[in-house]
Amino acid sequence: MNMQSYFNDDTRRVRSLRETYRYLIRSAGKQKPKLMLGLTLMFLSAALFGGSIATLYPFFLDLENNGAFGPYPALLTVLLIVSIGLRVAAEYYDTNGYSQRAISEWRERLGDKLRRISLSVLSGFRAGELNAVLIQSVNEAAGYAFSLMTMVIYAATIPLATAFVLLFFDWRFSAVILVVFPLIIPLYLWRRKAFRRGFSILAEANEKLKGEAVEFIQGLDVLKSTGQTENKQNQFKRVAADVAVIQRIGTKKGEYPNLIITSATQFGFIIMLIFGLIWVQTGTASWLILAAVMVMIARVSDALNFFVQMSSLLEIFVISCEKLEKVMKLPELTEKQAEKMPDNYRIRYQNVSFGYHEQQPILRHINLDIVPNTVNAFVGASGCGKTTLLRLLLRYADPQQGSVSIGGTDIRELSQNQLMSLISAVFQEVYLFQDSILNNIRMAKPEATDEMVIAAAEQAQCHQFIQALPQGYQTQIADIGANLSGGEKQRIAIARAILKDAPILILDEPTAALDTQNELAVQRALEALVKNKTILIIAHRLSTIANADCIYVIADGGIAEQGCHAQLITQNGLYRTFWQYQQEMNDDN
Ligand SMILES: Nc1ncnc2c1ncn2[C@@H]1O[C@H](COP(=O)(O)OP(=O)(O)OP(=O)(O)O)[C@@H](O)[C@H]1O
Repeated sequence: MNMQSYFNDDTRRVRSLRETYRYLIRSAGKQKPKLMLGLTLMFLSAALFGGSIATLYPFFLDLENNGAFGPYPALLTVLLIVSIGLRVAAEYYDTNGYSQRAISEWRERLGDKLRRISLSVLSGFRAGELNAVLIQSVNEAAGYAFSLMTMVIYAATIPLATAFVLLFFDWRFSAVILVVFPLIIPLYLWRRKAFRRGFSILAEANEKLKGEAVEFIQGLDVLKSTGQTENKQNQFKRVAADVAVIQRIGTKKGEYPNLIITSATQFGFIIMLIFGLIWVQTGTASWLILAAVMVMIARVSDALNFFVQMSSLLEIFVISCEKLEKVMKLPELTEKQAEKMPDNYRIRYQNVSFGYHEQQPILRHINLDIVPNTVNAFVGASGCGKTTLLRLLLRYADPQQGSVSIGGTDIRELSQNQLMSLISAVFQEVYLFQDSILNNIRMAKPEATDEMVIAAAEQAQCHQFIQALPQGYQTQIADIGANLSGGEKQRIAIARAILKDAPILILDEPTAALDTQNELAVQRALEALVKNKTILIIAHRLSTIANADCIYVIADGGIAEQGCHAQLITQNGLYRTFWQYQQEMNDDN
């Protein structure tokens, strides 16, 4: 929990406007052509709006000189209607769900990416960090892009278009707009820096708060039993109070620059008024014209003020895009597609060395030769690397040295699907998806019929307890998830493995956390599963693997001993010590 966030470095650098623009375009992904079309329509709408308000000048001039409305009210109305029409058309990007499509494409891309990242890389992330990227960052990046660009286009185009059209009638007013209003650009850039810093600090504090919250909730049982609830609660309160303080300071700090920039636009308004009054005084402009120009300036200021108020969203957007970019740049496991699948299931580890962090090897120079259709058990002290060793076969990560092969094919030559079709795994922790029980089992073999799923559940000793649930196999995990016992979840995992019927089976302490009754049921389920398969099993209780064809004792990153129970017990080694220790424990009980 004290790990540094993967994303925190480099989060305080303000991105240039060009980089920000590139993020905006990239965040639309495949929807980019639609986004560009929407933005072009928005630009035309803003230009026509700016132009239409500029026609107030000749309209008022006509009124003053000729005492008649002339053609300008009609022109103004037409331009306004077309501008509104274009804006409505441009909004199709959001209303037709293109930003939603961009969001879901990003999630797909990230999901695909995460699938290809090794576990050793993923373990560098803090709890909940990737979750936040998939949900919040994607929403902010792909969901905000169109609205943000619309805001920028309006703020830039309306003043320019107004000044441009005004140029044809009175260059002096046009010049004041072009000189005074761009002055907010340096102010805005100064404010961006403050915002960027503020948001980064807030994001870090929020992440810490999330981490504390997850730890507090997940660890509530332990905290209660150790009487530490109050301590942890106080720690949680302290972090929450820090976030509140940062938020308060951030709001306050953001308010001042906001006020200054908003005042700058008001200031522009006053400068225009002063110049206008001078020109009225000197007889080079009339009151009516001044009134028309002030109406225009009010509209121009509105667009700029809106931009100033909302531009902090641009920083949130950039921070989210940076997170997406970082995840997309993570190194991937190479993925190939073998032309021919292995025709036997002999598993070989050749000179395998691996560590989650390269400088801390967990396994060193491991050599294993596992004969098909045999039961192979892995034992050793907690943390010696048993799970890691078997995870290498699932390609949770690639070894830094050496190779793992099945039937003579290096597993790096197989695609993920090819490899997974050869292996089933049952771990101590069983994850059930928010779906029906039926589909939770079927996911092991999506094409399986209901009857096949039920047959697998029967063999896995699940059928009885599933039928007793309110909607039987259609019961949703969301409705009963917490009510399933560890043993019941294990049996669902075994049903999955039975249904999948892969030739290689990994069992990582499937009965370790179960009571005797559940253990017996799971043992019976396992008996149905293990026939005619190559089994790799991790077990703490040696009595459960005494019949294995080969037992490997892992210690100090290597295979310290190997052989069947009878052979190992005659050696005066680690296995014999473990065995005697467990026998004594059993006798004491
Ligand atoms: N995802 C990970 N990232 C970093 N280190 C890890 C990761 N998973 C395990 N480790 C570390 O690698 C070492 C070996 O862990 P592993 O789970 O393989 O041991 P084990 O023998 O299966 O332990 P146990 O019997 O307690 O389950 C431990 O020191 C563990 O802390």
